Amino acid sequence: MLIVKNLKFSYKKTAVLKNISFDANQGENVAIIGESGSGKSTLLKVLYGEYDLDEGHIFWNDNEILGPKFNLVVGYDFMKYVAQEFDLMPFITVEENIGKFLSRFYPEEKHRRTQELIEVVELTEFAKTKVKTLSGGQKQRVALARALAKQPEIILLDEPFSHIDNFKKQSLRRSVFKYLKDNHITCIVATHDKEDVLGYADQMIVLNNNKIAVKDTPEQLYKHPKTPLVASFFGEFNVINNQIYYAHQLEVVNDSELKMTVTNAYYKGHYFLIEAELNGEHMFFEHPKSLKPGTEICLAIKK
Ligand SMILES: Nc1ncnc2c1ncn2[C@@H]1O[C@H](COP(=O)(O)OP(=O)(O)OP(=O)(O)O)[C@@H](O)[C@H]1O
Repeated sequence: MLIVKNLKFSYKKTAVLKNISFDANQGENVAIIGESGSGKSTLLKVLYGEYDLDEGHIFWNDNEILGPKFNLVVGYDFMKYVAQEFDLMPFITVEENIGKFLSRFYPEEKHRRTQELIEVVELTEFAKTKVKTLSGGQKQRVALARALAKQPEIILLDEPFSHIDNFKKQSLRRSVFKYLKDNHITCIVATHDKEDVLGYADQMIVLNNNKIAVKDTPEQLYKHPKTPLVASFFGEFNVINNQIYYAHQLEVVNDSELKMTVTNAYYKGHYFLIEAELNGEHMFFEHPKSLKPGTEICLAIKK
């Protein structure tokens, strides 16, 4: 179990992280979200033991995670960290990179394990390719597989699918998160992408102003977003009478007090996102058809 108690950290004088406390059970998936600069990457690095804390403690079971003041070599065997920049060995192949840290004394096991991980990150056809010739997204997948090679108990992932194209992203995400769950590996993932969270995370932590703004299951935070920051992570939203409503919760009706003028319509596949205006205030709602700018409409909250 990961226990983070009252963590405070600053690079220089001002704190980047304050009062951070949370737990994660073995096998749990915890998503860290927040705006750019809110401290997500810093939190992962601090959890990894890359920096010394100003205050607080981090434990993985009975081990306290300590920074460079206390450890000559950063990191622990039970924990792996996949950064946004991945430092791979460019002149050897994908499978050699992944197998690099596996024991040479058990060649069959090493081969089996390497192949298994290559399949998890869907790189089978590139197994014999030198890493230097791979695309950014392919390198990111090698870095993920390499971090999993020695079966960590906990893995810290910083934007793990940010370089992966949309064609691959969905299946890769399912494959990696399923592998982590099946193997009871605790996963702390920093992300901007709600698709990395919904359907996978057991807990979601929202960082804002150097602190944890909220912490709950993705379902609770999606259904009851208490702040615009949380709602904006999930999609377009509106604030009506101090309540937050997503675009799909509004509909066009024949008559209502919410009379607006359409300003834009955006094609979204199975619906259009319509932007409408009233006295300079903009609202967004989903509609099955496009609406012409200038169309007068009445909106209501769906029952
Ligand atoms: N090595 C560093 N030295 C000093 N300040 C830093 C360093 N790294 C990050 N910061 C600052 O710490 C704050 C948090 O940065 P961090 O990279 O953790 O944010 P983030 O939420 O991961 O952002 P992003 O989503 O853009 O990756 C920012 O204000 C950043 O400028």
